[in-house]
Amino acid sequence: MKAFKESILKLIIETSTNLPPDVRRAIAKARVDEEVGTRSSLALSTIAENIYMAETEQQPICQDTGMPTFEIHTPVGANQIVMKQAIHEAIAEATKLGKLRPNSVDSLNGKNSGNNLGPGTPVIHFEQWEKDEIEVKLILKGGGCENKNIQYSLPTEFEGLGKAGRDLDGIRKCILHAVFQAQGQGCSAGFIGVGIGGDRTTGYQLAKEQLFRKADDVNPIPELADLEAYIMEHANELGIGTMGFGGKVSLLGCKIGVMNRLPASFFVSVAYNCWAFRRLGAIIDADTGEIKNWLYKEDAAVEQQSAIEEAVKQSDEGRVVLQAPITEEQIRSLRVGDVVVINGTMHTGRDALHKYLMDHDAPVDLQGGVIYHCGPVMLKKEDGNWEVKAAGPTTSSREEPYQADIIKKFGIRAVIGKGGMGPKTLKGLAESGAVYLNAIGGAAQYYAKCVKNVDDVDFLEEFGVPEAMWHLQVEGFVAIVTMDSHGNSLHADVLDDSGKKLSDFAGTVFK
Ligand SMILES: O=C(O)C[C@H](O)C(=O)O
Ligand code: SF4
Repeated sequence: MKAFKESILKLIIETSTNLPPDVRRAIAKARVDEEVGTRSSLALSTIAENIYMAETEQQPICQDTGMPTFEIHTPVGANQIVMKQAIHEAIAEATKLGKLRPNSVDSLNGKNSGNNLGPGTPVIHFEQWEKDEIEVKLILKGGGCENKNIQYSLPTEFEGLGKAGRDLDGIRKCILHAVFQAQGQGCSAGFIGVGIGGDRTTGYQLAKEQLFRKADDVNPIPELADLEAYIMEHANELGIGTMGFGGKVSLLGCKIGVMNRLPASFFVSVAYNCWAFRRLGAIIDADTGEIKNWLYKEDAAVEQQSAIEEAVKQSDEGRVVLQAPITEEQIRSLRVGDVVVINGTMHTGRDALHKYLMDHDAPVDLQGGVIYHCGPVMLKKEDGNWEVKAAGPTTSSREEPYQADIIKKFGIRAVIGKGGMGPKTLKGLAESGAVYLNAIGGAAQYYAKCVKNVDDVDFLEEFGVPEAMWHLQVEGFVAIVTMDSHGNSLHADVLDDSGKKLSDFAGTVFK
């Protein structure tokens, strides 16, 4: 088993940087189905380019490398203690190499362990089997999509959809609602795993296990195969689109599993995974610890090169260039739907910083400035300077309680993130003369390339790498105005429209 740690390290790096063929196929199909020239198709092109960049440069597809979750089958009698130790070492090393972001945070004091190890991290499930080889499957599921998981208890009643009973049709309503409530915040278009039955814990476990199925397999249970097909067809009529920009593709895969339940309980648990569906596996020799073959890679990958060509072809025409610091006049001239290109300084800031800024001064002047909701992957170079390894946006809605006040207090003109913000921020944008820009979630390589220099960092010790305030020089950072300073919000519109469409599915389908 000498090579086991190296094999796990390879698996982690490959999972973080190279999407499997079935996922790529689903994204390639979405690009064909989505209307050319729309915001969603622009987002999909960026996503395809990002996938290509991550693979060729062996860097994380998304800056949130998620909760590493291992599902392992071992021969009877294999030493699981030794395996666990090797997995921990491989996780720490992958973090040091910048292939994983330090993602393990003490829930009481907010301290980041710095190496992805700590109580509860990583997640490792062992199971014995009769074979004499080891099977290791790994999923890296990010926090933004994890926040969009949802569990229903039947019977229930949904606004628009009506009553959902303890039957297949009730389950159908839960799943449609799960896609609706996620909107673009889990970096749609997404993949969902559904667990029917179990208790609150095993239901979610079953839902997550479904994510280990191939995106294009067929459910062996005929009723569930029908339900999966129905959901794939109709969830895509909700019009949520990529990143919640509105469009034809909202869901890339739906996998449903079932288990027994207690007479009193009927849970439908839904695990939502973003398009950056990082899931791989390997068969490992139990004597040597070497990888014998990869799982999920049996068929050829889809060529992503065309995305690059298309992105190069896209001209800058119609794009508004913003040089930070930005004036109020420039901001007031922007409208929802405008594509902007940002140059100059931007400051990262997310949960810890927003809370801090409410009752403290900022360490730098933020007048006319740009705040980027982002927790990057950073590596310190030998010369002491920092290098950005991955830097896509994080879900902005978490900052809703603070954002309007922070904009006003510091004179911020632009907030960049993903998934949109709520009515309080929309009002704040109008009052203060600021704008919300939606970057493409998960496009961490694409945006890392826009960073030309890391000027400085604040709160690194206190908040850890993802939550620190990084001061970045950027060039050519493309984002879309989705909330302007005139009271318009694309997110509110898409929520409204998709809510109306959801009501169209109230009638019984599965008797
Ligand atoms: O923590 C992050 O960087 C992002 C998170 O995965 C998100 O989707 O908001
Ligand atoms: S930022 Fe988006 S793509 Fe990345 S982990 Fe979060 S939900 Fe997934």
